[in-house]
Amino acid sequence: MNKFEIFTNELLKWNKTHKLTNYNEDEIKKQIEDSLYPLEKIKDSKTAIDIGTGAGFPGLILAIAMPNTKWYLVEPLKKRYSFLNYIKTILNLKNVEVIRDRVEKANLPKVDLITSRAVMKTNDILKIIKPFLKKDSTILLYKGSNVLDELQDIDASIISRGNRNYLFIKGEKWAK
Ligand SMILES: C[S@@+](CC[C@H](N)C(=O)[O-])C[C@H]1O[C@@H](n2cnc3c(N)ncnc32)[C@H](O)[C@@H]1O
Repeated sequence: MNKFEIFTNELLKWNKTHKLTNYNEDEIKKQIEDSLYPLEKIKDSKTAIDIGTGAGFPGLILAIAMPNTKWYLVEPLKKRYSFLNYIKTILNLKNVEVIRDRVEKANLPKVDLITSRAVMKTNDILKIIKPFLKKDSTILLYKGSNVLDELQDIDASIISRGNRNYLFIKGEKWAK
């Protein structure tokens, strides 16, 4: 079994007792594909933060695929935090640190890459992450079909795939 298969089996197991997500096996596969789709564009980042990792998407999945990148996965909810730490341990993911906090309170370094899916509106994220941005950081937000409503005054490049829009924003304008 590869690491993604082990992750899938564990999430299905935890779902039975802890209801982390409603995803069945096929849906988990789709979330993994969604998480990994922008990989080619971000794979050279040395350090990364994922905000609101939940049951692992996209941060834990990207961390498995990017073993040379140090990932900080920020998730305040206890059950989700415990699951992420459990997967880190059983898959021996030495590049992962799981932080149980809200991102605005977390003690985090400046990083090359910040990712997030289904946590906050684009503007709110951009305000909160200022302390963790360098001028050349990349922000990658996984957005739905109405992404354009959130983009007034924000320069972004977008890769679309069905209803998914992968939004890339440069740190330059938003870094402190
Ligand atoms: C809708 S879930 C999305 C989870 C995952 N990113 C996904 O797409 O499946 C939102 C997650 O963000 C977390 N969250 C909400 N506010 C947050 C904050 N201020 N900082 C960090 N995480 C936050 C919640 O605990 C929750 O797990």
